[in-house]
Amino acid sequence: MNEQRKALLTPAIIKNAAIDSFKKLNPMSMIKNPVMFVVEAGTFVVLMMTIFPDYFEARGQFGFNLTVFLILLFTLLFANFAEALAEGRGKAQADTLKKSKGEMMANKIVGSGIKVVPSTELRKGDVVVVASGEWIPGDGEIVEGLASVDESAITGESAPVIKEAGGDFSSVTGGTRVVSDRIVVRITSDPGESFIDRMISLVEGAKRQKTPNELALNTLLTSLTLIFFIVIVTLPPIASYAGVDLEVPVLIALLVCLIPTTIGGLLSAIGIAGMDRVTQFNVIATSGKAVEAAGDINTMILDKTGTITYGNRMASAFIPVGDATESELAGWAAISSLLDETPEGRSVLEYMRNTGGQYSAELGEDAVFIPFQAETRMSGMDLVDGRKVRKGAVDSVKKWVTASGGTIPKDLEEKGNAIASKGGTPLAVAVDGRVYGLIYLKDTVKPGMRERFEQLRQMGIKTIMCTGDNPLTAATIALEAGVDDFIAESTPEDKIAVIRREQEQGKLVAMTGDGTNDAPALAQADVGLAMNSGTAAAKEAANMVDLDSDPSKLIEVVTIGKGLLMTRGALTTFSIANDIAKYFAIIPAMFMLAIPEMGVLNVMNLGSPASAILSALLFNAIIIPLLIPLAMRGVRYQPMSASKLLGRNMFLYGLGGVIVPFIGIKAIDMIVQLWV
Ligand SMILES: Nc1ncnc2c1ncn2[C@@H]1O[C@H](COP(=O)(O)OP(=O)(O)OP(=O)(O)O)[C@@H](O)[C@H]1O
Ligand SMILES: [K+]
Ligand SMILES: [Mg+2]
Repeated sequence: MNEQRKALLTPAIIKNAAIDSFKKLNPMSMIKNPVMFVVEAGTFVVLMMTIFPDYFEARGQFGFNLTVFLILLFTLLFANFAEALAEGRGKAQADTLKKSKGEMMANKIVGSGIKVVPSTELRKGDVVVVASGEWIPGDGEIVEGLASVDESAITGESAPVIKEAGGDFSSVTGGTRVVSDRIVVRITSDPGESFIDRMISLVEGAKRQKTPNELALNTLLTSLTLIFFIVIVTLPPIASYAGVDLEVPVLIALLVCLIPTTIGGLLSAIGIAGMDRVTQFNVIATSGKAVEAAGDINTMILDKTGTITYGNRMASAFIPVGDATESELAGWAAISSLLDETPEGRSVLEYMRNTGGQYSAELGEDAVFIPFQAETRMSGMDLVDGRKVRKGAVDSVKKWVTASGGTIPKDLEEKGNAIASKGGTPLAVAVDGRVYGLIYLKDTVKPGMRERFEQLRQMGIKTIMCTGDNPLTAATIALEAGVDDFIAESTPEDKIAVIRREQEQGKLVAMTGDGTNDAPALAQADVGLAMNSGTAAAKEAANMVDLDSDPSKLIEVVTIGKGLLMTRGALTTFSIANDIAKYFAIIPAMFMLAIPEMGVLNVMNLGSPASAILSALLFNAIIIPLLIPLAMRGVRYQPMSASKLLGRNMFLYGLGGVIVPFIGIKAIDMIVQLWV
C-alpha cells in the first residue's frame, strides 16, 4: 500500500485520466467551473460554424474555424486531464483499500456464548473476540486484553503495534490483524461508517467540496470572465467603426485568450493534489479546508506525553517520604494500581514484578476501583475495610490528604521536585490521611524535537506545550524540547481555553492529541491532528488522522498546506499576467491592417492577424499541460517570512507570466506562419 502511494503516476492512471478527460466534457460537470464552461460554450459555437458554414455565411473561413475549434477542444481536454490525473491517484488508493476491506467473519459474544457472524452484520455496541491470526472485523475499542496488531493494511507500516485496553492505545481499526494474544473489542461503528469506509470516500474525492479559499478565487475568476465577455461583446461595433470586420470565431478565440483559463483549468487539480500530498505522508485529512488552514497556522498546541516525549511513562523507582519505608510505599502503590489499566498503572505492577516486590493482593479483593480521570488526576481503590488508597499528581494527592485531615510530610515537596526537575512525573501515594511516598514515572523527550521546533519558529509558528503534568516537569521538558511556551496542570477545559484565546486574537490554531480528554480541543482547533493509535473519540473529533501516529508530522502538514496556498497563488498570478501579455500580442496584430498606426504597438511583429490569433490560442492551450507537473507537485515551500515570500513569488510568477507568453507566442507564430 505504501509503495503504491509513493508511486507517482502509473500508465494505468494516465490512461484512465485520458479517458476521463472526454467524459468530463459533459456540460453538466463542466458548469462547476465557470471559466472552462465559457470555453466549452465557445467551442460549441465554433464547431457549429465549422460544420454548417453556409448557415453562418462562413464558407471562406472553414480552415481557420476548424483550427480554432480543435485548439479550443484541446484546451478543454487538457484542463480535464489535469483534474482527472489528480483524482486518479486517489482512486487507485481507494481500490487497494477496498481490497483490504473484503468481508470477514466475526466472533460475536451473544449471551454467554460466541456466535460467528459476517462482519457486515456487526453494529455499534456489539462485542467480539479476536484471537491471534484473526482479522479485526470492525472499528472498536479494546475492552479487555492486550495484543500486537498488524496495521499495515491501513498504515503501510509492517511492524506490529501494541494495543491494549484502557488508556490512549485502546482503539483498533477494522481490516487490521491481530498477530499475537487475544482481545475483546466493543465495536464503535456501524457498517459503511468505519474508518476504512471513510478513507475510501475521502481518497476517491467523493465528498470533496470546494474550500472557502477556492470559492473566493472562483468568484474572482468568474468576475474576470464576465468583464472580458463584456469587453469582447462591445468590440465589434468599435472595430467596424475603424473599418475592421471581426468574425465570431475570432472573438471567441480572443475571449478564451483573455479569460483566466490557465488557473481555471488547473484550480481543481491543485486542490486535489494538495490533499493527495497529505495522504502520501500517511495523514488522512477529512477536508481540503483543514489542509488549507494548516498552511496559515500561527499557533501549534502539542501535548507533552506521547507527543514531545515517547509517552510510555514507566514506574522506575519508589521514593518513600516521612517515616514510611520503601516496601510499605511499594505495597500501597501496587494496591492502588491493581485495576488501573492505564500504561502508568500497569507499569507500577510490572516494576513490582521485575524487582520482586511484595504486596498483599488480597487487600484489593472486592474493593471499589477509582479509575484515573484527567480532572481528579488520581486513581485508586476504596478497600472493603474502609481504607481509601490513592495515587496521583502530587498536588491533587496533597489536597485530598489535607481534606481528609492528614498532614503532609515535609520532604514530599522536595522529593517530588527532584523527580520533576529531571523531567519525570512524580505520583504521590497515600492511604487516607497519610502520604507514603512517590512513584517516579520516567519518560524521555523524542530525539530531534529541538530542530523541529526551530523549523516551526522560522515559519513564524508559535508552539505551546499543554500538559496535565506538574509545572516543574512541564518546565523541564519544555526547556529540553525547545517549545516557546507551556501550560502545566491543564485540564481538557484549559486546552480548549488556550485554543479559544489564540483564536480570539485572530490566529489559526493547530493541535495534536490522542486521548479522549484531547477530543474537545481537537474539535475546537482549526487543524486537529489525531493519532491513529489514539482513542476513537479523538479520531472522530479531529479533522486529520496520522496513520503513523507521529505528532511531529503536523510540521509536514503545515508545509504542505503552505505549499498548496502558494501554488494556487503563484499560478493565479501567472495566469492573469499571461492574459495581459496575450492582449498585447493579439490586439495590435488584429487592427494593424486597418489602422497602420497600431503597428507601433505590434512589438512582437507577428505575421498576420490570423497567425497572431492562432498562436496566442495555441499557447493558451499548451501552457495548461506544461503546468500540470507544477500543479501536482506544488510550489516548494522554504521557511521564510511571508512578505519576503510574497515578493519573491510576485517577481517570479508575475514577471514570468508576462515574459513567457511573448516568447512562446512569437515562437509558435513563426511556425504557424509557415502554413497560414
Ligand atoms: N493512572 C494514573 N493514576 C493516577 N494519576 C495519574 C495516572 N496517570 C496520570 N496521572 C497523573 O495525572 C496527570 C495528568 O495526566 P494526563 O495523562 O491527563 O495528562 P495530559 O493532560 O494528557 O497531558 P500530557 O499527556 O501532555 O502529559 C499526570 O501528570 C499524573 O500526575
Ligand atoms: K486565457
Ligand atoms: Mg495524555
